[in-house]
Amino acid sequence: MRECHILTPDLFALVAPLRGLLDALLPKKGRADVQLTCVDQGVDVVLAGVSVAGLRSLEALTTFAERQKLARLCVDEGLGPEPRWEPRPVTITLSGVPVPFPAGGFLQATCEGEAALIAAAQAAVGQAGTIADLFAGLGTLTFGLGRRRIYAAEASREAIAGLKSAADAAGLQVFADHRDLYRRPLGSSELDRFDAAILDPPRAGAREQAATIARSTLPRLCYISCNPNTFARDAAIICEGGFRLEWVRPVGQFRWSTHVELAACFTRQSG
Ligand SMILES: C[S@@+](CC[C@H](N)C(=O)[O-])C[C@H]1O[C@@H](n2cnc3c(N)ncnc32)[C@H](O)[C@@H]1O
Repeated sequence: MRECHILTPDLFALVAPLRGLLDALLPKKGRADVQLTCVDQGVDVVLAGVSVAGLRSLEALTTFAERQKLARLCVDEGLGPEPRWEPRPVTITLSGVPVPFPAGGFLQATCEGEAALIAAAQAAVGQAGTIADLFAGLGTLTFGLGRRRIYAAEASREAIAGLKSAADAAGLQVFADHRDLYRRPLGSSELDRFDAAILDPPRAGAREQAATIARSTLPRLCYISCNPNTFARDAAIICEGGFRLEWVRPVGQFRWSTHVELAACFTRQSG
């Protein structure tokens, strides 16, 4: 890869140096996976499929991290990413709130896509004061909604712990819940307490959660999806429960690919 129109320049600048590092760490024709993320302190790197055995490899790794001024360098040798270099705690700032960033954590693919999705979520929930953010991740949408009462549910322990500590430090009214929404979706009586909900599931969608939303009295729903097929399946369940699909906004954040993200607004029909 000599040229890339998708990667940001800071990430692309690391491609050639990384090739040199991997030459030193891998056997001939070996392969590794590299994950790069732009964070507040610079670039966060996760290497998987390499084995860092012996002083030489360790020195190659730390020299690389220091020279490239990395924010963090983790190696995943099969048991999850382990930091080998992290001069300062790594954070990602979401709508002005610095959130501890776990290695390999989920973020929207681009800043522009993130901004478009936050704007859509704001438009869909309107003036709602008490909101459930379901599949909240590190809080991209939670923090994008400003100072409201928010219940945020997420299955990744590290992500929800980061969201909670960031919300507490910023003095926000956020209740963070470590919860598997496939096994334990919010029940309809739990949902009835909210003025609006946001649903932002993985590609598999949220069939179980859509079913309880359909049975609730929730007045407004924002559904963000990276898979139009599972979105269509869940939207049908939601509409059968008395919601109306007000609008759908496609967000093309996966540039030069056929993937498309979307944001949709549902409101419950009264009477
Ligand atoms: C598409 S991401 C959205 C995250 C966040 N809303 C954002 O915009 O950054 C989906 C999130 O669902 C979480 N997730 C996956 N399976 C889950 C489950 N069974 N219950 C709750 N959360 C889950 C993932 O960890 C991930 O953070």
